[in-house]
Amino acid sequence: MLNKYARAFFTRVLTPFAALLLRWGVSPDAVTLIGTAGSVAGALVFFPRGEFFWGTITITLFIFSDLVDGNMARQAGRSSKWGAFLDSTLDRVADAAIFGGLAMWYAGKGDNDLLCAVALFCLASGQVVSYTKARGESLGFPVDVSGLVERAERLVISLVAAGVAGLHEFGLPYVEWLLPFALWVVAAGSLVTVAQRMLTVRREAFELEGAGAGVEGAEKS
Ligand SMILES: CCCCCCCC/C=C\CCCCCCCC(=O)OC[C@H](COP(=O)(O)OP(=O)(O)OC[C@H]1O[C@@H](n2ccc(N)nc2=O)[C@H](O)[C@@H]1O)OC(=O)CCCCCCC/C=C\CCCCCCCC
Ligand SMILES: O=P([O-])([O-])O[C@@H]1[C@@H](O)[C@H](O)[C@@H](O)[C@H](O)[C@@H]1O
Ligand SMILES: [Mg+2]
Ligand SMILES: [Mg+2]
Repeated sequence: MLNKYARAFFTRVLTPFAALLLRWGVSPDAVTLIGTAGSVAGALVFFPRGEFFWGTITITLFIFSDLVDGNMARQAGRSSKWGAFLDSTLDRVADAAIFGGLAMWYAGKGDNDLLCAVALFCLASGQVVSYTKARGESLGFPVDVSGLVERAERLVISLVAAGVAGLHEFGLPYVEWLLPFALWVVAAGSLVTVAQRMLTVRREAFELEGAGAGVEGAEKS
């Protein structure tokens, strides 16, 4: 949903910044790499210590690189399959660090086995959501579905909740529950999304096979 409705807005806002980086000679790949490194560092330095506010601010500053890298590539006419591969692969790394960092907090000082498991479920299910699309497309199916909770939703729900819950460190009362609530929402939403995508690929596979197209060649990939 965000990918559909918010992307145009962020493209407009970020285009001048992306153009400036290109003028400075920065490459889209460098932005992808630095953005991932910053997001991973923010998640793994701050979240395991329960410093959700500063973790969220750091991650937010770097994670927008994921919108800037593609913008730069398109402006420069340098969109490439390598760039698409690098972008998607490093998205998985950043996501693992974010939910892994939250799981580390609950496994340690946060001392809550159930929420640790929910955070790990968010990590794993988010990766499976992405895999369903990547594998379906590699087999030649359109995978014509986004689903309930795409990456942008997973991140916005989790980061807004973590950032506001983090204000508890500064004395704001009644906000700590937001993070656990968001983790449950992301976990449930990701599960639904996996099911939506699997059912879509199943339908597309039956339609293609019914039409005699088959996927024999693609199965080897
Ligand atoms: C301190 C600052 C606070 C700021 C607060 C701001 C609040 C913001 C609120 C909401 C944010 C909403 C974000 C919406 C995202 C829009 C939807 C979207 O586009 O999602 C997908 C994208 C990027 O996807 P992708 O990487 O696939 O697209 P690209 O455009 O990059 O194109 C890919 C193609 O480009 C080519 N290519 C790429 C790279 C490369 N090296 N070479 C290439 O050739 C190639 O062809 C590729 O195929 O974005 C995301 O998924 C990121 C989502 C960002 C989510 C932001 C989360 C932050 C939200 C809230 C933080 C709140 C902090 C609250 C603090 C509380 C304090 C009280
Ligand atoms: O499938 P999903 O994880 O919700 O969202 C995906 C991103 O995580 C991936 O990195 C990107 O390349 C895809 O175009 C898609 O946006
Ligand atoms: Mg990107
Ligand atoms: Mg990306």
